[in-house]
Amino acid sequence: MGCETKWELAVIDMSSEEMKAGSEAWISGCKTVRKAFEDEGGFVALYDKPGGEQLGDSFYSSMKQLFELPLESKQRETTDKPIIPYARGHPDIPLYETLAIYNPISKQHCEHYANVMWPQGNPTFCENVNSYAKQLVELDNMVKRMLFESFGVEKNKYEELMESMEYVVRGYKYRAPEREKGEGNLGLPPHSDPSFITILNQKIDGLEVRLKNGEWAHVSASHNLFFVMCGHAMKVWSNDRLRACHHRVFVNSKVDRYSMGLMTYINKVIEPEETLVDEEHPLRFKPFDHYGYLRYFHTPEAIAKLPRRIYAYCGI
Ligand SMILES: O=C(O)CCC(=O)C(=O)O
Ligand SMILES: [Fe+2]
Repeated sequence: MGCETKWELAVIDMSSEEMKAGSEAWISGCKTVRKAFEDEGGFVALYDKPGGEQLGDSFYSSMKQLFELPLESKQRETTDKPIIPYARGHPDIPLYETLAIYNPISKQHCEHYANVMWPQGNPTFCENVNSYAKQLVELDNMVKRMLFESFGVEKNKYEELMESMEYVVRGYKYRAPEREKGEGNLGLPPHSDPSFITILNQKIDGLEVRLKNGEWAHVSASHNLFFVMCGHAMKVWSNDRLRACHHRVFVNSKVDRYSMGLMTYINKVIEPEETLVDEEHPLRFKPFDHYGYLRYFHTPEAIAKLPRRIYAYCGI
């Protein structure tokens, strides 16, 4: 399934020594990030931090332990935020299972989550999730800063918006399809995310991204490769100048596929950035309540509006 296209997506070395704010590499990185978000809605970040491979391995071993818990545990309530905390068994996507941890950069929130799942607690789980999420949030913050800079938006506006950012880390498990029973290998159909930004990593490949020309590009799996993509909230912030990335997942392997995502949501009502509204780009969206949008996102009314949910929710 899929296509043979490789590396048609922009690849940016985000962990290189030269990638410091204001440097030549940074300035050229800002342009590449913006162009990638305008064209495909995302890019591949090479992010190779010391100890990163070990952090990734520990994170995935904790995720595996979490998915192995009984269904009754995984279905317990862990947050009152309108994120889907646990999902599996949808008839259209029988291979897919996901669990979400709200605010993983807080040790306290990780502990709360672990205590709900394991009444005796699980300090190793907390440490693994917390450390990995913190490293990814550094990458996330760099990308956001580069995007703001690429549009020449003032630093204080970036800082103000960053204060309202909330993070969710998601683990995914896709069981291998039962091919002998004729089961297909679609993990997740084409979609774009309701987040501000999503950063994905794959333990096993299967992620494909739709290019501007309509073809699908594979994204390779590695501990140091992260696919960074624009979600609906960033599309709104940019006044429709950036594209929410279309992506899908196949399970090509004979083993279960694990992947993870770090998503950001904005805990306040935002409006399109005023400097991105002009004669050529008239205002495209009304004030946008991100958590309100998440509540709306899976309603039958919203599903009926696919693939234009965001315009149905707050378009002008
Ligand atoms: O499993 C993956 O690699 C991607 C998951 C995804 O796109 C999503 O849940 O929105
Ligand atoms: Fe997605």
